[in-house]
Amino acid sequence: MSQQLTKAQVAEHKDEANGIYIIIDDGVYDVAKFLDDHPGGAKILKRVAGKDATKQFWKYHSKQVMEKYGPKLKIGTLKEEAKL
Ligand code: HEM
Repeated sequence: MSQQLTKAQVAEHKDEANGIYIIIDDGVYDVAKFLDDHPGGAKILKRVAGKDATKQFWKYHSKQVMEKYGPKLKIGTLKEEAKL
């Protein structure tokens, strides 16, 4: 899927019913169905729900993790927004 989402739209998805969206780099990932499978635990993912977790992601994972799971969880990309 290649929908573009704004940060505000991502922020609206932070529970299992609506999806748990997380921004990593310019990708948007829905980890709602991955919560129970996450080796780092569900709690830590819920804490960054609706937010940009790029820094946290690259702190704990290698590129291989993104290559393996990224395509399955990616739901779109972050929309470029005008910066003031
Ligand atoms: C698309 C999102 C994510 C995926 C696919 C993912 C996947 C994984 C995988 C496969 C591991 C096992 C360790 C490894 O193989 O290197 C792991 C561990 C871990 N993840 Fe994630 N993760 C995601 C997001 C996050 C985020 C946003 C955080 C922090 C806010 C986080 C925190 C951790 C921690 C703390 C561990 C345990 C590291 C350890 O015990 O050494 N993860 N994750």
